[in-house]
Amino acid sequence: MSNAADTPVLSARGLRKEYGKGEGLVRAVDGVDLDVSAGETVAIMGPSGCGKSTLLHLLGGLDRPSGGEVRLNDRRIDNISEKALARMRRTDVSYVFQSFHLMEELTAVENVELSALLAGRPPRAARRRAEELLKQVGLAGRARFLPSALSGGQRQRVAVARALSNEPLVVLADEPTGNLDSAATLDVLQLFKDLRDSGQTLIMVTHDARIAATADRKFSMRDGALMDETWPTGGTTGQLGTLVRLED
Ligand SMILES: Nc1ncnc2c1ncn2[C@@H]1O[C@H](COP(=O)(O)OP(=O)(O)OP(=O)(O)O)[C@@H](O)[C@H]1O
Repeated sequence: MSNAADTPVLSARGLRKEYGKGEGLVRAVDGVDLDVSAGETVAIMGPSGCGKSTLLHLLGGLDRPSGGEVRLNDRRIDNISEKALARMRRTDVSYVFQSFHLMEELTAVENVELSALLAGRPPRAARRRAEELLKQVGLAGRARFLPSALSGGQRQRVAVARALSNEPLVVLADEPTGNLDSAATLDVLQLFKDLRDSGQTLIMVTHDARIAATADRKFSMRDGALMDETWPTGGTTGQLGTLVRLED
């Protein structure tokens, strides 16, 4: 599946994002070109403030660029209507954030099924998929727990299950282990290896070299520009549904 000749699932051309003006102008993303193929996992590393989160937001349609193009499955998403963008965010891309962003008043299984429901799945199918995904991330026994009753690592595993529940084209992860202790980091690290092996297209921003090492390709970012450090590689991809079970 990781084939440079494929039409990329996600691509960017001349992507720019500027904040402020005059002497206060910040070029957060400064002319990024990127092609990500189906099944590829990509890691972006770089110093604080170099533009990693801004780039991820532009790639996932959470923010609009100042210039350049973003294409998802060969369709421009940088200039589409707010309504089309909102639909695309519900169905085609998913996010895993450093601070989890779970709904605190919903149980683990409700958090996971919600994004499947928003993507248009019927309620029973959404619940079935949510339960299956929680099992795959090793949290079958915690499905009815509120996030406040889960550890940081367990919350992030719920967030990863949620990110998969709408079967997105691309998962975008922003510092997925940034808030975790080392034991929880190892659990989430295993989960990201499983994601890679399952053939899920994934772009992650991380300071953690161990997480970056799970990716097929690594980029480093400096002052808004992206440098490919590992091209070409042979990515390991497989079939969806092969997530290895973690212990509860
Ligand atoms: N809303 C905003 N308004 C003004 N400047 C911003 C805004 N968002 C980001 N920036 C600036 O853009 C640059 C890139 O920020 P970004 O958050 O993308 O960096 P980062 O590489 O993700 O940093 P970190 O690793 O610390 O999270 C920084 O100089 C930041 O101050």
